[in-house]
Amino acid sequence: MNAFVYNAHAARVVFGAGSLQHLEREIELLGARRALVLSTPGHRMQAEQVAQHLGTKAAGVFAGAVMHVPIEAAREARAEAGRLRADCAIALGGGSTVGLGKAIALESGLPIVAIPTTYAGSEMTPIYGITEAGLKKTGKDAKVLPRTVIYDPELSAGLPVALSVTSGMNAMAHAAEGLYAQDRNPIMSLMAEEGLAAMARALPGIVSDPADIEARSQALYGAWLCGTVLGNVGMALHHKLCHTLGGSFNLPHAECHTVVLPHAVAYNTSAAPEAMARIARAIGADDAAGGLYDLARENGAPVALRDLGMKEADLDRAADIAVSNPYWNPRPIERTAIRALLQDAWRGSPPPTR
Ligand SMILES: NC(=O)C1=CN([C@@H]2O[C@H](COP(=O)(O)OP(=O)(O)OC[C@H]3O[C@@H](n4cnc5c(N)ncnc54)[C@H](O)[C@@H]3O)[C@@H](O)[C@H]2O)C=CC1
Ligand SMILES: O=C(O)/C=C\C(=O)CC(=O)O
Repeated sequence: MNAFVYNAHAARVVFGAGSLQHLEREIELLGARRALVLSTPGHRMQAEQVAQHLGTKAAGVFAGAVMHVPIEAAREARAEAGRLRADCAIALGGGSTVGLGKAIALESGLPIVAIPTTYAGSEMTPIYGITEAGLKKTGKDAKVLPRTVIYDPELSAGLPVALSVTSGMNAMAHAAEGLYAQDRNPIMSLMAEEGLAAMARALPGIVSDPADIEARSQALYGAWLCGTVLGNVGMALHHKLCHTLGGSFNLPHAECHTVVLPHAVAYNTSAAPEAMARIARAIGADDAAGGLYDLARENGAPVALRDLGMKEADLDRAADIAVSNPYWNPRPIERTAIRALLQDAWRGSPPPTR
């Protein structure tokens, strides 16, 4: 076994159908009295219901979360938290809403209670992202890690099937890259394998019955484990490609992860054989990259960047950006091979066995 450093991040998790009922207790445990409830505009009604339920413990609702946290939204939310004298923020929603909570915490240190309704996994990481003047910057700060996470599968029962599948694949990408991360460790690898297996079990169940609470529970459990892996060990080529395609070409986050993952894994196949064996075992496939591609396609997810609005003419520029300041990767980053990977992903062909 290689030497490693294991640095646990503490977050309290309350898990199970109906666990939203414990929100007031969880706020009290944080010593907070005035919670600002955050959501996207589309989730405003649910956020208002939560605020109403909290009564005097709610300072108000800010329903302005936007994907990739534009600085303007972060400034507005920070000002609203100050104006309402909030001493805690509740992020009710997906990665965008959790991201907005993180932007508030980054400046003020306000504790965050996250109530995830997608499978992005952001609630388990100290990673934040803020977009300013068209450029997305990411960073790590322990202050932004939510203090409490409430996983209530009933809240994700209405997540559309298409987004459920792509969001689940977003979580799986964290675990897959965690298995070949430079700073991987045996504990995170266990979580990664279990997270991949839980998500691979959950997605077909959600597709056949979106209201299946057991499948929704498995998916949230998987998201928790995969998010924890992302929060503890490094990202590699796959995340770099997705941050390039999302940040510079505005491709939708979860869908982009879904399309790119099999190709990034194929790129790394020869350099990380043990990780590949663990990914394949977890998802019940013979081959990691091919198994991830089949999982996406069989569950109705997009497999081609061209179907997400990516222009073929932009692939050269995407390759240039992706190879500049690369994240550490088990296989050296070669521009020609990355350009070929992007072509395959654009076309939607099955990942080659490399
Ligand atoms: N910092 C980190 O560790 C991570 C950050 N992220 C960030 O999170 C963002 C993407 O988050 P996602 O969760 O993919 O999307 P999202 O939070 O933008 O949600 C997508 C859409 O689904 C809606 N929605 C959410 N939950 C729903 C539900 N249960 N029922 C019906 N509609 C629902 C939202 O209102 C929104 O319109 C990106 O900005 C990404 O960079 C993602 C993963 C990890
Ligand atoms: O790509 C991901 O799913 C992981 C990290 C981020 O999205 C970074 C962020 O913008 O918060």
